[in-house]
Amino acid sequence: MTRKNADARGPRVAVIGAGSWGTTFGKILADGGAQVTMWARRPEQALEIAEGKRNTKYLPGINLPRTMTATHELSTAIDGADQVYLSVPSQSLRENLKGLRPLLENTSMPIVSLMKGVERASGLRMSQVIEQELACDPERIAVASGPNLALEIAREQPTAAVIASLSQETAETVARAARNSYFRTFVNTDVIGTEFGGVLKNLIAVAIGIVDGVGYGENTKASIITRGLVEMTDFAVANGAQPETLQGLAGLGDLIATCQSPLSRNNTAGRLLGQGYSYQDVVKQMNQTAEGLASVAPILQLARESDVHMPIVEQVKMVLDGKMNPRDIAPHLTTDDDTPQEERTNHGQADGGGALRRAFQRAFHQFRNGGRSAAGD
Ligand SMILES: NC(=O)C1=CN([C@@H]2O[C@H](COP(=O)(O)OP(=O)(O)OC[C@H]3O[C@@H](n4cnc5c(N)ncnc54)[C@H](OP(=O)(O)O)[C@@H]3O)[C@@H](O)[C@H]2O)C=CC1
Ligand SMILES: O=C(CO)COP(=O)(O)O
Repeated sequence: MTRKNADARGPRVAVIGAGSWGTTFGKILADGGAQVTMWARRPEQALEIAEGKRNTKYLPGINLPRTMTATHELSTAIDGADQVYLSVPSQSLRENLKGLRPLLENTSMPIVSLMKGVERASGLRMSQVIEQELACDPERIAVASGPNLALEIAREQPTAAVIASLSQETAETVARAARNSYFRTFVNTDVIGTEFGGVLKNLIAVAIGIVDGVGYGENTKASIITRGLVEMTDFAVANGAQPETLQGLAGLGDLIATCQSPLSRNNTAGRLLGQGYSYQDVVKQMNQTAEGLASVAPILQLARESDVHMPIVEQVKMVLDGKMNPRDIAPHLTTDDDTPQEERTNHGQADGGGALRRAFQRAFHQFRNGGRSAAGD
């Protein structure tokens, strides 16, 4: 069911996953001149995109570019592609990569993750799962992140994002394809920070949803967002990120967008929890992917392993487990310690450089272990 991308002149790209973000990213690429083929797992959805230029389930009211085409066959999507973008729910990435592996063998094209989750069973970031399953050069892998609520971008509202890759060249190649008049991409080489920014802001957005659902106001939310950014930065740096990445689009930028918007599925899931629905009820009610729900447990496991305190995320977990009344989430914003704490916002300085020191220690141990770390980097 492939149609010709007659008017497009740019690179040929395959986008795997035709939900709200995959389809929106396909539109970004097509509007930037790329020849886009979407892969949807349901034939009827591929047909609707290819023939009707619509994706009514995920992007109601949006007309897709006429150059965009779609298929439900992976081999057709990948055939002739110069770049491939992955946008399936994080927990399904590994199984999807098994189908892609033979099609990507003997190619050198960039592989781009659009996803914002970690694998529940392993705690691995999506770029790590890609590297493992495809056994490919990590310099081919890029990740895209930032304040990118799909429906706003599909409506062509001006937005910025960041593309990260260990290879500056790969990041720039992808950024050149993924930009147009309403979508601006920056580049960096901090894959860890860029990915963790996207994962961690989801968890803080669930917390914000919870306090919204309970009915608390702006002070509570601003407090959680501010302390949440410190928590995100501590965690990400302890796991190998550059602190400045968390101050950028993939950290603070995405945190603001996701915590503020009713379009956010993580925020929505939190709101339902705050209104008293159980975790099981929330999962039943969500008909789109809320990555934060599956990421809480593996992130807390990694936090324990890297000696990072995440009181807000801990509380989200307790609400999810039915062990904390959502109304109690706010008074425990930092810790139960009675001793007043210094407010520390600049990472690793006011605490005597504790987290930074731990990061150096880990780097030292990694060096001694021949480059291996617990997180598999
Ligand atoms: N939406 C957004 O604003 C943004 C989302 N992201 C990230 O993008 C990723 C994808 O999310 P998003 O597009 O929003 O999710 P959606 O819920 O909108 O869509 C999910 C898509 O994945 C498909 N799918 C579900 N299960 C599987 C599976 N087992 N194998 C293959 N395909 C499957 C669905 O197909 P079907 O319809 O057949 O069920 C659907 O096409 C997530 O990691 C998310 O965090 C990042 C930035 C912005
Ligand atoms: O990542 C997003 C915005 O940048 C989308 O957030 P949600 O997955 O919560 O909808």
